[in-house]
Amino acid sequence: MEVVAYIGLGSNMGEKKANLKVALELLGRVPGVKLLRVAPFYRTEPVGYTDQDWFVNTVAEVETTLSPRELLAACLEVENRLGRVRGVRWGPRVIDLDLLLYNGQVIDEPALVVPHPRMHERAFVLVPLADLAPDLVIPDRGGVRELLAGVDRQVVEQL
Ligand SMILES: Nc1ncnc2c1ncn2[C@@H]1O[C@H](COP(=O)(O)OP(=O)(O)OP(=O)(O)O)[C@@H](O)[C@H]1O
Ligand SMILES: Nc1nc2c(c(=O)[nH]1)N=C(CO)CN2
Repeated sequence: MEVVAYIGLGSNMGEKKANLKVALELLGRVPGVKLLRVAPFYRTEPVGYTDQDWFVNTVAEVETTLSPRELLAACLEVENRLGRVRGVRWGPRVIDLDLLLYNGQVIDEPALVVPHPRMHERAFVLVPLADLAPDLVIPDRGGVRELLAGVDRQVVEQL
């Protein structure tokens, strides 16, 4: 069965925009994943651990025949290919791919939580997601547009 999923991408090390472009290119080449649309890129203030460089973030809409776990594994594979090394939690990264939404499903497993547990409070996710799907409802959280209206002020500037 083909389903639509949303993947959040972020980079705050090196050539940030180029990192996102390479990650999107690799993601689109994964068998069973078709890139449908990509939101504009945004320059965003770091959230969580704030003593780090600003990020570039975007969101991709994909159609996939992969299961949620397979799609997450594909995201982690793309991170590895871009040379991501895990350090400080919420700290600097060459690339980060988060599985935000998978066909409106709710998944609560040790290694996979969908909708992504922090997406609804992150302007760097909600702003690009709203570009693609303003009317989308995040299961158990609410509509993208409404969530965005209530989110804390975080600087998110379109590039
Ligand atoms: N929806 C999801 N998307 C991506 N990773 C997830 C998801 N749910 C659970 N995980 C798990 O979380 C791990 C990713 O942690 P990671 O280091 O990328 O977190 P982070 O990006 O620092 O923080 P955050 O999760 O707040 O964005 C993955 O190894 C994966 O198993
Ligand atoms: N602006 C911004 N801040 C973050 C980001 C991110 O992608 N963008 N990712 C984090 C960990 O997932 C923590 N903080």
